[in-house]
Amino acid sequence: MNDRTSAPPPALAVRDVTVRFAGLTALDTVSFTVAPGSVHALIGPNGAGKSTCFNVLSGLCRPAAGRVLLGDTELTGRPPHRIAALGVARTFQNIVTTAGTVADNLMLGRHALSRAGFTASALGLPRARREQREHLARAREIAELVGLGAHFDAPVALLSYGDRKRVELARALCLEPRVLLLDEPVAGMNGAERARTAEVVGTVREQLGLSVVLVEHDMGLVMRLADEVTVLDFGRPIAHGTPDEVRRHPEVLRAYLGTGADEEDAA
Ligand SMILES: Nc1ncnc2c1ncn2[C@@H]1O[C@H](COP(=O)(O)OP(=O)(O)OP(=O)(O)O)[C@@H](O)[C@H]1O
Repeated sequence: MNDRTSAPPPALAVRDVTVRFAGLTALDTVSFTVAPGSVHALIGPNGAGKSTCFNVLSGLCRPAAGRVLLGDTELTGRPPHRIAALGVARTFQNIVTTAGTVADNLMLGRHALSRAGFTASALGLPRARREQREHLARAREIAELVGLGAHFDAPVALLSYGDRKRVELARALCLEPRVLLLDEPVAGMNGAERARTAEVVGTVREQLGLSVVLVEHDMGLVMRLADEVTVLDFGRPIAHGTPDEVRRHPEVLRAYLGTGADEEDAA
């Protein structure tokens, strides 16, 4: 069912990306590379341009200049569904749905991979039924991977906040991405839920061998999960490096002064 090869994902390269909103430069010639199979965190104070960068990577925002490449494949300017189909899936900061069961939400993620087509599915043709069964089985595996196996048939509205955020993660994984963009995966969670999600992200990365781009304000989580960190401030990259390197970087300390860059608030 997983159509992707088991080879490592291609590098995701952001090259000199600039985004302007009516005179405000939200991203100013930003470049960084997400190494195959790594967790790359994008951090910075409020308004630094992290969400804008995610929106460029996922196709919601077209840059005024610069390029985004997945291996040799140009992603710049492609619509979000094409970028998702090429292997870059994202989660959203705010939970997007409380409708349906966990299975329903995960099957929405599988829809993009469906080959049988709408008519064949609607007519219940054997090939379409078989494909549907295979998608459901894979969706269940993914639910189990993120710790939602026991809730597979439960309505999302009845789940805890942390579990609902993990439904969003599992939905993105159902696209079989090679690069997963996680937008504040632990926002609003309590300490136990944060620790659980950190563990799940580690498991997912290890077992599925994908690259992860993480935007997160929780520095404890970033320090724990990231292999590499890019720090943005006012739309400009001010530091790159390992978590240990960036936490001691004078520019980073200055940008975060008073906002607790050294906080280790994840469990
Ligand atoms: N659609 C838009 N129109 C105008 N300005 C925007 C738009 N989106 C973002 N901005 C501005 O661009 C800058 C970068 O915003 P962005 O949301 O990318 O920052 P961020 O680092 O994600 O912030 P936060 O941590 O608060 O989510 C900010 O000054 C913001 O006000």
